[in-house]
Amino acid sequence: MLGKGERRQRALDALDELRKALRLALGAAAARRQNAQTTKDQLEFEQSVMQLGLSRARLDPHITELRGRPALARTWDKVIAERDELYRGWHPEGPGKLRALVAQAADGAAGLPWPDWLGKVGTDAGGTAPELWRVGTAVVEEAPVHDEFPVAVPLLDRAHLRVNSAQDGRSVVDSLVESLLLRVMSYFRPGLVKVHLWDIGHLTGSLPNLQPLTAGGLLTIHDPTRLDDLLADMAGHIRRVHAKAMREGETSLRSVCVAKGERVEPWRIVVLFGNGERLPDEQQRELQRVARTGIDAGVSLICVDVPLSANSPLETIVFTDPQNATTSMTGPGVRFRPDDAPDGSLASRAAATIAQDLIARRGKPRTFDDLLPPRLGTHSSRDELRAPVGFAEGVPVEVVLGDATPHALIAGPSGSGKTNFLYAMLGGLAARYAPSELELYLLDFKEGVSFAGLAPGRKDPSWLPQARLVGVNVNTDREFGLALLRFLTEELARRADAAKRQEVTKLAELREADPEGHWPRIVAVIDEFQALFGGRDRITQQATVLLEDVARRGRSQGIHLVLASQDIAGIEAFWGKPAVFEQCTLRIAMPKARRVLTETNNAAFSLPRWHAVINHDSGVHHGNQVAHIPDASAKGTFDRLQTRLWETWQSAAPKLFDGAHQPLLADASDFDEPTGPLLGQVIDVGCRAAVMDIDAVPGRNLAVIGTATADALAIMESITFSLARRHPAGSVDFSIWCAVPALRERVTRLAKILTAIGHSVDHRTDEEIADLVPASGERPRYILFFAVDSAHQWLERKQPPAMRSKLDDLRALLKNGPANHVHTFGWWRGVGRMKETLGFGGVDDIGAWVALDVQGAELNAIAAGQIIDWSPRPKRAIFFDKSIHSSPDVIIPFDTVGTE
Ligand SMILES: Nc1ncnc2c1ncn2[C@@H]1O[C@H](COP(=O)(O)OP(=O)(O)OP(=O)(O)O)[C@@H](O)[C@H]1O
Repeated sequence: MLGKGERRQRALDALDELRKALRLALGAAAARRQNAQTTKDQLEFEQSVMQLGLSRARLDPHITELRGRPALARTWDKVIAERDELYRGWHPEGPGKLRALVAQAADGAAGLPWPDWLGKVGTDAGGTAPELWRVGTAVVEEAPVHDEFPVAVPLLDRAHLRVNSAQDGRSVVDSLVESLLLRVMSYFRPGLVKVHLWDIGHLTGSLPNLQPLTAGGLLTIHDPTRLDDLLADMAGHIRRVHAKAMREGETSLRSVCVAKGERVEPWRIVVLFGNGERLPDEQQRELQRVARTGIDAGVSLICVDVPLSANSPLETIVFTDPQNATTSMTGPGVRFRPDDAPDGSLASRAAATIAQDLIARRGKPRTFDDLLPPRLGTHSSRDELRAPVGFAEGVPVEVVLGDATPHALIAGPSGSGKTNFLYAMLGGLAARYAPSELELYLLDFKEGVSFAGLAPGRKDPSWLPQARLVGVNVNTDREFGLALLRFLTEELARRADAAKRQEVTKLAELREADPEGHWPRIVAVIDEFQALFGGRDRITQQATVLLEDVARRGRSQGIHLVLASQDIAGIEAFWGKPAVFEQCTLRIAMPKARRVLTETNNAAFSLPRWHAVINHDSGVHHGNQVAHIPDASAKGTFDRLQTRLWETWQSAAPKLFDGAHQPLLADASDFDEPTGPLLGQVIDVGCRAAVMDIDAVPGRNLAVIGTATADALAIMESITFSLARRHPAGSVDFSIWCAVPALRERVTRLAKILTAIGHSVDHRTDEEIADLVPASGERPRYILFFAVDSAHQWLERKQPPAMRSKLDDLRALLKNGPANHVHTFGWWRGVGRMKETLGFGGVDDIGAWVALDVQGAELNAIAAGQIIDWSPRPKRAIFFDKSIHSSPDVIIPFDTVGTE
């Protein structure tokens, strides 16, 4: 067996020999020129003969006339004699050598006559492609002995082909192209070669016998008016293939495939039928670019009557009449005839057989499980995150979050499959990257619980190990989105600091410099993120600034945003400040998505159901990859993967924030060992409780303000239960005062619980309340004073002789108590009523407050000069502690049921 290199060399040598012989024969006149300086006529004559070629010169009337002159007749005879001499030297060996060469370089369907292979399905895996593909036969014109030899052209991975038809000779060219394509398609296992067909004159009708190939996606027919799109698709494809080859450490797709022994990415043959005229400038440039870069990416062009210059390997076949042509393979003076093509019905049946084989072998449609790797969690996120999300004709289509595409924007109308897409993507990523490589923060502003299953639930105790935070039903709690962004900017700062210390700039370098550190990539998914910008308020303002910051700096620190929305167009905040939009270079368009791709890129409109356009080039056309997204929401898909992952990796459960439910006090982690009174859960990434500081310093009293009784009671009870838990029974005293009959039952129950625990309780429901307690005692005392304003009737009574009211005593208690560990937690049903109780200057003794259904403007007076921006909403409150806050925290009162 000859080595591939050797075989190729022999092929080249034999071709060279043929070319040399012909050149010499035809160029004999040139050789004679030096010796024939004597007559200018002879020189010109020889030149003319050389330019025309012998056979044409013989028919040329002017040459014939010149040959009548004796001097030139001698020159003519000499040219013929020299040519004959040289040809005789080549003839006995040459044709035979060429036959052997073609037999070797074009094996099987690449070179044999069609009856030997047509209708059979190829089996070659495509590690390498034949060097040559037979197209016809040739004879040397004017040769003394007419010896035919086969002509074959290089194509896949080697060259492009240009064919120029003769007038009225299109059908011959069509047959030639059709036969060539059939050879290629029949050589390999179906699916390894894809043909794109564009005909300037027709939408359908060209190469009719190959139409059955469209069924398997092996042939794509392009709109005659959309050559731009086809060229852009190819340019995008070439770029992606180059990037893929580079990742494998190779320079061309061919070397990747040779190394693997199989074709990892189908060849593309782009067949363009033109009308002989140059394409418009822009298209011509794009075509030349595809020609220049395509070969290494497995893209070959067959240009029929489309001018194309040779800036890359290019062979030509130029028809001089409908049957005869010259070719760049054989040079001038050699007449080429295309092989006879098979009968149309045979060709079309063969095409159908190839397509059916592919369809049969693809088997069932690809599913969610096909997105998963054979082994879980083996990938490193050092340089990027990469996972398939769908399939294009059975071939996986990936998304990449990395330096070039740090963030993603996903758009599609309701029901178009955005959430499903997110699940497909999260599944692909979670199956590849272990929790030490990837952390997920998932937020859904939609009403509903789309991500809830990723956190442990009542029905399914499993969770997604990579998930750190799951936020559902956040539609009314925009602060939670803000909190997530704030958390991400803090993490950014932490990473930037660490990078600075290590004197590096990127996550990949940081991981190298600090191999022991925990530096996973973070992906924050925000579904319906436009809700963040849902008002002309402080939250929108802050969200815009934070989102911009994360988008800009996240790239180098491995923090990636995945933003999904029904309507990108509607996000006003974007249009003034395009930074976020521009940083999202990965664009995903679901069917009928608007604005997410560039304005001239309409791919989303014609997208079938359950498909998406995946575009890593900011939405420009050449970045389009259309993929079918498998169902990742049905039972047995993502949920099953989650269980597997959960069983594989030990990881803490993600925090779950569910805006539709009040968190249970008993479940709050801060309730295990309270450090002070718990007021509610802060709307924050940590899902921590708001805990008030109760040092023995002045002002450490708390006011709960508002008429929302259930919420007020919940807060007062949370305070009581957490304090009761904080201190051993008997080490503190409680005062539980409530003068409102309607609340008596509930408050009495609270007192009873405290007593049952073993605490001493001073429980009062009537005018005894006015007797108050001393501002200091043996043990710390917590006074829970419900509806203070309702006790005013008794507090305001003035006592003779000093005529001092109990209200004055209460003010003194608030003023002096805290320094002696006597703290009051009072509930007032309005700001005005509270001020009445406190009197002039008394507000200072209330160091912290929780406001319920009270407008922000009313609270400014008690907020140490801060402007409070708060519109009340059910089951939410704000907590402001003058000693620590510059703006209040939004909190959710705990559900205290079952706490006892
Ligand atoms: N690729 C798919 N294959 C099969 N079914 C799908 C696919 N994508 C989505 N579906 C189904 O379509 C329905 C809507 O999908 P999904 O919830 O993902 O849409 P959406 O764009 O997020 O809509 P919305 O914004 O209204 O929630 C779901 O019932 C889902 O199971």
